[in-house]
Amino acid sequence: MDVKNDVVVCTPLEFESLEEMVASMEKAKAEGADVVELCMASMAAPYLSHQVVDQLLERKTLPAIVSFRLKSSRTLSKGGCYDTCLKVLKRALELDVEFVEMDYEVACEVNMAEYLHNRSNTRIIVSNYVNDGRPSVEKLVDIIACMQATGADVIKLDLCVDYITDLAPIFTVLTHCQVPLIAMAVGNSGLISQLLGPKFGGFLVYGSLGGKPVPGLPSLVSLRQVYKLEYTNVDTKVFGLVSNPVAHSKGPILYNPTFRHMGYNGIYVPMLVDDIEEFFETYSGSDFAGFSVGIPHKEAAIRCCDEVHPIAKSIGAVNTIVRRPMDGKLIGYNTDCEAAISAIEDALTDRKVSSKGVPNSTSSLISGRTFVLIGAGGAGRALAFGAKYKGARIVIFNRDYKRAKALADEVSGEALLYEALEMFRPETGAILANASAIGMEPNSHQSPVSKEALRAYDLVFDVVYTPRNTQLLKEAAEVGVTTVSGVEMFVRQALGQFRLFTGGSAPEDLMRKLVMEQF
Ligand SMILES: O=C1C[C@@](O)(C(=O)O)C[C@@H](O)[C@@H]1O
Repeated sequence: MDVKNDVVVCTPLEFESLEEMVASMEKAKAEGADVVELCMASMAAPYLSHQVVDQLLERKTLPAIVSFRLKSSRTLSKGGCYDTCLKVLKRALELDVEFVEMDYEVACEVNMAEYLHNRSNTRIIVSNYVNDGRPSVEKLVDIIACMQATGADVIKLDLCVDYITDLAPIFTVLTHCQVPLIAMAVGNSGLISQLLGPKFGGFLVYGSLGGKPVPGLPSLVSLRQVYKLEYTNVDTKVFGLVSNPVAHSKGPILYNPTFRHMGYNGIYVPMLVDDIEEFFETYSGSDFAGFSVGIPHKEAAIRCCDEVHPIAKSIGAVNTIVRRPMDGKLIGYNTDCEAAISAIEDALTDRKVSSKGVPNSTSSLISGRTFVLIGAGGAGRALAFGAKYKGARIVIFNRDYKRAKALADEVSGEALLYEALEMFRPETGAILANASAIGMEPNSHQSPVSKEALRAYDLVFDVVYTPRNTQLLKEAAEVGVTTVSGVEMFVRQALGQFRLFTGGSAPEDLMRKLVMEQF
């Protein structure tokens, strides 16, 4: 795990002027790029001259790829574009730049033998845009073979994927390809093509420059500071959060440094998943070792497991899935329930409130209280069953009343119409728990209930942890109600999850610190 691989991180620079290109090269270096791709087709027509290529390469501070993608030029006509492309690439070759990148169609038309003959150290990348949903392994192998026949030193596949499952053939091809291969999948579902690239043998990893996010590309800073791909190798176990949305999660900043701290060879990545069953059918290999399960998949994930822990089974939702090394079976757990309930109990204990009807010190401080729950999805189920087990009386509000009623029946509670939430006034000592996504970034100004209604509660808890201090919690604190943040639940569920993922202990102080630093 200490041995670093030689992963090369590249950032594509698309700017119109020479000045911007030069300034962004400096920025790329500062953010940790090893190589910059000078996307010449993005430059305005007046800059597409010999002189500008000369100046760019003279002033560069990192190894560079000079590329010219015919389709990217906004300023040149088709014919003019082709001629300019050849001129720019030839000049870059004469100047002995590290890499020249040309489209496959260009590589087929030019006299490649001449290009190859005239270069001294430059390596030639031939790239091809593949845009047909989910290409099969066979199709990709054929495309690569044709591209290789051009004499390319490096092959680059630019892919446009709709779903994370579309990436699976790319990983297979990366693993088996004999030529240096770059796979770049654009679009939000493409992210893991970069993050797992080095594990599967990709030649380059692309990252985006700060302030210029590109869908599907991790930022340079996250590659260097969070994922540290230089420590991944073929044996690295892949863990990830299966969720939609997924970008809000603090999982990557928590797990990746913790894996390294513990000397565990693992990487944790966001996995934007739409169809969870298809996801688990597709990523069924032993490399994919464990998963956090987020919204909206916690209930459906049960169906994907071969075995489910009894607590998760009774809750009817899992937030953790581990692939058992022995037989590859998927085992589901729920670490949300214990995390949320213990966070609420500890807050009540800290406040030294003796709740209504608490018989003695061994019983839970939740016992005997009314537990008002908003949301009847996966997280809501964990809270409902946890609170019920601790002896609370459960009242459930959910936009879809039928779901509220079904869950209420399972925990011998009561379901009320969502519209009644605002006017609902529980008896003294009640706990309000939001298990819906209301108030989550980017909708952080929203709250499920008004400040006025919050006065009726003794404690308010929110599963939403981005932002840490949700509108609901802010307003509860303003009217003097005790609050418990979803951050506390997030940390606790992750501690349980980390133990299940690694089979070892979880460094609580470090994990808390990593999460708290983010807020
Ligand atoms: O609900 C959550 C939060 C989470 O989805 C996240 O990282 O945001 C991770 C899940 O394990 C957990 O149950």
